[in-house]
Amino acid sequence: MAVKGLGAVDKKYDGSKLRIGILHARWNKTIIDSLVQGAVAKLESLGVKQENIVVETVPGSFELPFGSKLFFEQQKRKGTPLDAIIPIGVLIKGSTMHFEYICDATTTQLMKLNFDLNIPVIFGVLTCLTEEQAEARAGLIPGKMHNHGEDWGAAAVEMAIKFSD
Ligand SMILES: O=c1[nH]c(NC[C@H](O)[C@H](O)[C@H](O)CO)c([N+](=O)[O-])c(=O)[nH]1
Repeated sequence: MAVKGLGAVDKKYDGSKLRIGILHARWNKTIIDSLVQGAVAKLESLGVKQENIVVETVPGSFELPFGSKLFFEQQKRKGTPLDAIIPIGVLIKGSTMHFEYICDATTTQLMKLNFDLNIPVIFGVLTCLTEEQAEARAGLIPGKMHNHGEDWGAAAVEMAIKFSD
C-alpha cells in the first residue's frame, strides 16, 4: 500500500471567492502544460472562478521567486490582489551542477516568499533526475503517479482559506 503522498483534505474548501495566480516557467513545455492544466482543473473543481485564475509565465524556474513577487505586486497595484500563488517549474538534472544550484536557490526563495508576501506561495517545482520522473509527476505516463499540479491547486485553496477566520 502506498504510504507516501497527500492525505485527504479534512473538508472541501469553497474557492469561489478566491483569486489565484499561476506563474509558470517555459522550460520543458509539454510537462509544464500538463501541470498547469492539472492545477487549473483542481482550482475550478474547488469553485475558483475561471476569471479569477490568472496565468503568467517567466523564462525558467530560476525566475519563479522574483517573478512571483513582481506578479503579486502587479495584481495588487491593479486592485485585483491574489489570495495565493502557484509557481510551477520543471527542473531536470543535466550533466553539470547547474540543476542543484537552481533547485536550492529557487526552493529557498519560494519558501521565503510565503512570509514576505504573507500569502500562500505553493511549491510547484519538480526537481527530477530524469525526464521520465517529471513526466510521471505530470500525469503523462498512464498508470504511473498522478498529476502533481492537482495537489498544488488543492494546497493553494486550503492554505488561502483555512486560517482566514
Ligand atoms: O526551468 C528550468 N530552467 C532551467 N534553466 C534556466 C534557468 O531557470 C534560468 O531561466 C536561466 O538560468 C536564466 O536565468 C533548467 N535547466 O537549466 O536545466 C531546467 O531544467 N528547468
